Amino acid sequence: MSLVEMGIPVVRGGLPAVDRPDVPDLLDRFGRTARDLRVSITEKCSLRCTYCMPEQGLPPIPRADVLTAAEIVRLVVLAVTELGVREVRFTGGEPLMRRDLEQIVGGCRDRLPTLPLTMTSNAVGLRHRAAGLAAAGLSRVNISLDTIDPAGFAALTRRDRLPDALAGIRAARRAGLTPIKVNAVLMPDTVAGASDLLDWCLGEGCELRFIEEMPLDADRAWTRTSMVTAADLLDVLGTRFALTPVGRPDPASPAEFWRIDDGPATVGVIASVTRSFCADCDRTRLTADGRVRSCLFSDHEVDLRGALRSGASDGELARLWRDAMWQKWAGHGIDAAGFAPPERSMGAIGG
Ligand SMILES: Nc1nc2c(ncn2[C@@H]2O[C@H](COP(=O)(O)OP(=O)(O)OP(=O)(O)O)[C@@H](O)[C@H]2O)c(=O)[nH]1
Ligand SMILES: C[S@@+](CC[C@H](N)C(=O)[O-])C[C@H]1O[C@@H](n2cnc3c(N)ncnc32)[C@H](O)[C@@H]1O
Ligand code: SF4
Ligand code: SF4
Repeated sequence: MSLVEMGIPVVRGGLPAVDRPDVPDLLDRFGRTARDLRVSITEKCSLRCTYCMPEQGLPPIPRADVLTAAEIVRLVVLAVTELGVREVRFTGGEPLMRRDLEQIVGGCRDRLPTLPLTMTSNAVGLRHRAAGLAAAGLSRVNISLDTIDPAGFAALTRRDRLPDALAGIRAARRAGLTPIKVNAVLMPDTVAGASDLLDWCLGEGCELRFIEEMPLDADRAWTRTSMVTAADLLDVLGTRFALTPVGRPDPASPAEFWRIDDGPATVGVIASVTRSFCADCDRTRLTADGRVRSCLFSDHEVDLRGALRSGASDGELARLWRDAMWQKWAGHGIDAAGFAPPERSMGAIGG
């Protein structure tokens, strides 16, 4: 098995950053500024969604290579205070797989009292931790839920855990981790149940967003011709709901919205492939092993963990981070000739 198949990253060199303007923010060569930091805190997960993970899970990152809670807090504080980041999201893998998640959230909250601090999670196990996470300072959660059909859920995630996920969503609502956004990746086997999922989310007071599948699955099964598009979804939903387009409220937000029947409820679609939002991208990422990644699809990564553990100052870490973002690509290029997916899959990058 090659390194690529195992999901192990190969760090490649990038362009020199000599022409980068000397400003604090995270700029790139295409005029974008990153304000949204997504921190992957683990590669481990309680589910095995076919569009993301291999059946056996990702190869474990050696424990010593994973950023500690204190290191994550230091880098988050640096990003916000020195680099212009305005929102931080914990992701993975599954963030709930870390027992010290409350410590990570609390550490960030102590230092950054007004920062929007969010998490993207599959909600399995959230039932027991939602109140503690809210108390630690988490602002809200986005939950991945692709179907409310138990058999469909078990087939797609390779785990029979739908009741746990639904209990987690309800616990999050009780704990005030709201508004809760539900993310559903569009897949051929579940799209027929899209209206049932929308009904369920409307009843539970969750904001549903459907997402086009991107070629970031560890199994490399994605094809452009077999993926379910936003247009396919709207055909399915249109048989039960009257949908009126209301556009994209925030240009940096990936979701476009449709009003349902007479409103006020809406449904969102994140058409990452057929209506890419890369031109307005405001994301920067930190992987669980401490590398800055400027784009989901670019394998160029800059190792902050090594620098941090060698005693680098905040100023030196900030410079490395800015240099990394200066290398950011224009976009994912999925429809370009010669496109190749990145070496790490979504769960190993941090979605
Ligand atoms: N193309 C692209 N898609 C992304 C990126 N990050 C996340 N996504 C997709 O967007 C979906 C929603 O992401 P979330 O983690 O819920 O975050 P968000 O939509 O940015 O967050 P909100 O601020 O709550 O709207 C994910 O499930 C991914 O499929 C990215 O950098 N690029
Ligand atoms: C990688 S997961 C990590 C956080 C958490 N485990 C979860 O599922 O919410 C983050 C997001 O990436 C999305 N995702 C994973 N693989 C994807 C793919 N191939 N295309 C589009 N979105 C994907 C998931 O649906 C989820 O919303
Ligand atoms: S999408 Fe999230 S829950 Fe599903 S396998 Fe990937 S990391 Fe796990
Ligand atoms: S694919 Fe890259 S450039 Fe496009 S939105 Fe995602 S991270 Fe940003």
